[in-house]
Amino acid sequence: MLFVALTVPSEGIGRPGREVLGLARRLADGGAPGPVVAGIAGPGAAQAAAEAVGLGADRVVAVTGRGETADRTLLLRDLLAAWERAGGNAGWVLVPGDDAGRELAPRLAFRLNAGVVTDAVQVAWEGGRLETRRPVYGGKAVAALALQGQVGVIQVKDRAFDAAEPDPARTGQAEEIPAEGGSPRMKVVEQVREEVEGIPMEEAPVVVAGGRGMGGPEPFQTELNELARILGGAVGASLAAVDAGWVPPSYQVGQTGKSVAPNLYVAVGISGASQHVAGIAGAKHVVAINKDAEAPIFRVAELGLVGDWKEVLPAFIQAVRELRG
Ligand SMILES: Cc1cc2nc3c(=O)[nH]c(=O)nc-3n(C[C@H](O)[C@H](O)[C@H](O)COP(=O)(O)OP(=O)(O)OC[C@H]3O[C@@H](n4cnc5c(N)ncnc54)[C@H](O)[C@@H]3O)c2cc1C
Repeated sequence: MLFVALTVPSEGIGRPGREVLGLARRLADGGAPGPVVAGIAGPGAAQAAAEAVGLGADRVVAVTGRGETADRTLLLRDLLAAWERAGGNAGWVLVPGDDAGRELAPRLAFRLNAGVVTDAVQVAWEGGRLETRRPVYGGKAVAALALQGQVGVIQVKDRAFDAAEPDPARTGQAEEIPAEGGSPRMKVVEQVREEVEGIPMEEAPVVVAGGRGMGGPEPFQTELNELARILGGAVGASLAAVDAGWVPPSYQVGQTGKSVAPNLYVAVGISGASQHVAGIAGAKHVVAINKDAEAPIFRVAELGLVGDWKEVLPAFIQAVRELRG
């Protein structure tokens, strides 16, 4: 069994959930022992059951009636109940790379007495077992790990896998079981939503990011912003630019910032430290502008421009403007 452990808010299954459902479906279609069972907890569980079938689940166990709760211990309890209901004595538990998934994966592994791989960027069915890969040493190396035993937990890295597309023609079996017991030991006292102008960086098809080489906050407001605007994208930054106070922390891309997977990532004045590059593993195309021909960013860039951004970027922006009409 490939058991996809989801906690679903009232808005429905989000991108991280669709990514892990897509992965589970591809694994099952590629020979991994199925079925794909979605165990769903959270306030959106009942409504998400049909959605999960359309996204690739053969069977759904939705634990309903818990309502809104910030207490992940209760959600953990619900996911374990869904696992039991699904017959859970053997199989792989696949967990999304969102906040809840990152917290719940090791806790699920502990409760199931299973091994756990976190931040998996590759999962494949090979030689009768699930082979996984995850970045280690801040993205400087990749570890290959295979889980031993009857049960294993794999939490996937956010944006490392293609999200499942809904197929209304898919059929599957869905059942609901009531959430049992427990009173919340945590409550949300305040929620602060970040205000974003334009497209959020994580959703943008193009990210134009600047680093320490920009030399100050102004180019983020002018050149980088303008290039992002023409390309229909968003502006990002390295930690060095954030630490310098040139842009807010929400702009940070990398290991301790955001992971992005745009079609195009333009890195300007960014050296390409492994911790930065860890956040753009999912980018389809990388273009780098840097005055140092030896900068490590050129190792990951498909197209590299060696030069001072002050000379290169205005011409680059002009050329893009002309191409875009
Ligand atoms: C635990 C840990 C976590 C980290 N997490 C992150 C993270 O999430 N994200 C992140 O970004 N970093 C992270 N870092 C920091 C990371 O190691 C680097 O220090 C940082 O990414 C460097 O930022 P930078 O490339 O902007 O600056 P630098 O490394 O200083 O590079 C600046 C680049 O700009 C070029 N340049 C200078 N002037 C110009 C010019 N006029 N025109 C063109 N190019 C020019 C230079 O040649 C140089 O390559 C982390 C570090 C640690 C230890």
